[in-house]
Parts: sequence; structure tokens; C-alpha cells
Amino acid sequence: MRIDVVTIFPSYLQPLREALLGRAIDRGLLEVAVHDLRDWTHDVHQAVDDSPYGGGPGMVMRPQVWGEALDDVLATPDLPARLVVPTPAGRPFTQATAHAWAAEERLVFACGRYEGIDERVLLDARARGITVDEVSIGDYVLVGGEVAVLVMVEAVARLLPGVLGNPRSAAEDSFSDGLLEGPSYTRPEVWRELAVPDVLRGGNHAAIARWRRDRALERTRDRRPDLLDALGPDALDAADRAA
Ligand SMILES: Nc1cc(-c2ccc3ccn(Cc4ccccc4)c3c2)n[nH]1
Repeated sequence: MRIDVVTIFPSYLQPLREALLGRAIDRGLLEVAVHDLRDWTHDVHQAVDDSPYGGGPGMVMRPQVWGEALDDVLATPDLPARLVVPTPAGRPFTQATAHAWAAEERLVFACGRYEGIDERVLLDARARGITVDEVSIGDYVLVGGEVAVLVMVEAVARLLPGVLGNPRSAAEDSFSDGLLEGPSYTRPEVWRELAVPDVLRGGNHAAIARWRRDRALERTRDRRPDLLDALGPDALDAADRAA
């Protein structure tokens, strides 16, 4: 997968080159190119923003600069790209989104700042046949799109073959069965007088699976009842309902 990121703060994306994702890049499982939006300005001040029509607080990012940048970055007809624009006003980015995007050959992320990007940039891209996804990573307000891109790239990249050491992790992680993950434990058996649940130390794999499912259901009911409502009627069996 090829990922391009356009931003006025390229160094914000440096964490993508660390640790697991950095190793995936070194191994060629992922290609990440970060572009400085100011490279497409032509004035001495390298202006990327201007006052909003209609008044109001803050500034809006200028369409000319973004238009030229995306013309260049998206100019790969042989590699169809999806343009992703983080915004508080976007559709929710979910694990399902991450799975869908993991199948893409190329993702281009446009990181806005200030109050966002002039709407005509997105209209123009769509008019030219580019798929444009405006996405939110949660109901809270950030200062720019870069942190959202870090979140989304990590969520997508970990699903790519070979990136995670243990592929079962991605297959079995939270949300893969629609439930939250239950509690995890490791050595020592007792820590500060707190013991690991007996069932996990026995060898009964059926009992362990049941216990883990029960804890996941319990946690989901307590913290995210909306996820339970979203599960289909057949998602929970009798044992689940008894849990
Ligand atoms: N889930 C999520 C995404 C964002 C986000 C993404 C990109 C940008 C670009 C500028 N801002 C600041 C902004 C504040 C308020 C209204 C509009 C824009 C951004 C915020 N916040 N929260």
C-alpha cells in the first residue's frame, strides 16, 4: 500500500516511521510519502490560509494551493487513489473503515488546519472522479488533521498482511466480533495480593473461551451498550444471553 500525506507540518507524521509501522515501511509492506503543502505556494509568505467568506472566527485554507498540491499528488491514473480528509464533520472512522481501506492500493490524506479546507477543493476532486472520504475519528475537536491521520494509518496498516507479528491479533481484536475485549493477564500469578482468575490458569480451553466471552459481553454491556444493540439478533447465542 502506498500512502501520501499532504500537510503544513510534515514532522507531525514522523511517528509513522517508528516501531512497528517503521519496520513495515523498512520491509516494503507499506510506502509512506509526506508532502509539505507549502511547496505548492508561490508567494514569499507561502500563504496557505485566508479569511472566511461570510465572516466568523479563524481562517480557511486556500483552494489554489490545495488544488495544485492534489493535482500533483493524485496524478497517478495507473494507481487509483482514495482521498481521505479528516474533519470533525466527517463520517465516523470505524474498524470497518480500516478493513475496507486496507484493501486499497493507495490512500492520499489531506491534513487541514485552521477551520478547515475550502469546500471547493473537495468538490473539484469529486468532479474529477476522485473518491473523497471526509472522516471523523471521534466526537471531539482537534486542531488539525495530522493526529487523525496517525490514528487512521496505524489502524489500517496493522491489518496489512505481514505487519503484525501475530495475524491472529488483528483477526481477534476488539470489534472484530462486535464486542469489546475483556481483561488480560500475564505473570506473576499474584501481584499486590491480586490473583489471576483461576479459570485462566487451568487447561480447560472451552471454559477459558466461555469466560473470555462472558467478560467481553459484560464489559460491552457496561461500557458500549450501543455495540450490543448494533449486533444482529443471531449474534448472541443462549449462553451469551445467560451471561
Ligand atoms: N475527529 C476530529 C477531526 C478533527 C479535525 C480534523 C481536521 C481539521 C482541520 C482543522 N481542524 C480544526 C477544526 C476545528 C473546528 C472545526 C473545524 C476544524 C480539524 C479538526 N477534529 N476532530
